[in-house]
Amino acid sequence: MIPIGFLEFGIKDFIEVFIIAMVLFYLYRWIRGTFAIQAAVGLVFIIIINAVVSALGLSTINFILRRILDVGVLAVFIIFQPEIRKLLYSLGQNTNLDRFFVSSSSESIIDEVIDAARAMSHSKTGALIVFARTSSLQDLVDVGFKLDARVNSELLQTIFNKHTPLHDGAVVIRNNRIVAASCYLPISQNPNISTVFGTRHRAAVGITETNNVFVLVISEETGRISIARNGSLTSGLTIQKLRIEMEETLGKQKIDDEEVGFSSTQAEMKIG
Ligand SMILES: Nc1ncnc2c1ncn2[C@@H]1O[C@H](COP(=O)(O)OP(=O)(O)OP(=O)(O)O)[C@@H](O)[C@H]1O
Repeated sequence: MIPIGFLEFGIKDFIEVFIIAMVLFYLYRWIRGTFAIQAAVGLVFIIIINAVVSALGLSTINFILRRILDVGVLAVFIIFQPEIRKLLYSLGQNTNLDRFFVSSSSESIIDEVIDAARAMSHSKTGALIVFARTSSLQDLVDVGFKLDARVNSELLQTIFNKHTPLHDGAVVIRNNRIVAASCYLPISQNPNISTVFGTRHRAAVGITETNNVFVLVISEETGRISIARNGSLTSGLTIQKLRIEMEETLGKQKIDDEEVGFSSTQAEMKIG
């Protein structure tokens, strides 16, 4: 024990301070750049004002602020609900338990999707394909157009053809089947996503922020291929790079290095 003034500071105190500091640091990193940071500053501000008011003996203001802080815990859960969901999702994901549950996507599904991506990238057909890994995405599927179809390049190209009724929104692939089209995804509020990306790309990032999914996006404007996962977007992928990413993420280990195909002229860039 090291005496600090009238306090005894031991190894247990040091460990506690260290853990709390780490939690606060990661919490700050977590909410940095989001709306939650302003809300957190607001809460800290009320706590400081309350301490000052209490020290000055201003009992009425102190009473009002205390009532506000009394509901603070509930308010924190309501205000930070998206961040808490994200945090729990990330904790669960970091355990890597999902590798025991992910059924490995068959080689043919990746081939079909790659084939469709190559064609849609060339023809500048906008597409948004969500691979539900351990997330069921049932709420999205329920409000989309339900299907139960084999993953097939021609079918994907037909769905996203802008002259067909189902082209708007996202296709969901779950358990190696196309389970829905025209699904609406939550839009990411991440301020780090460049303004060159519109709602299709923001929706791709949005769904990965709270779900264990892999998303493929083809830009209608540029034909650019992007992927989103874990709340970040990687844009300007070549077909070869897309295959590597899909094989790494969706289960298959063997990488075919002889793949030839569309090579994006855009440099690959990562956002988020
Ligand atoms: N929340 C959403 N969920 C699913 N699909 C969406 C969502 N928002 C937009 N989209 C799809 O994106 C299309 C509009 O894309 P927009 O041009 O705004 O985005 P973008 O990121 O610039 O994509 P692009 O490069 O293809 O133009 C819509 O027609 C719709 O198909």
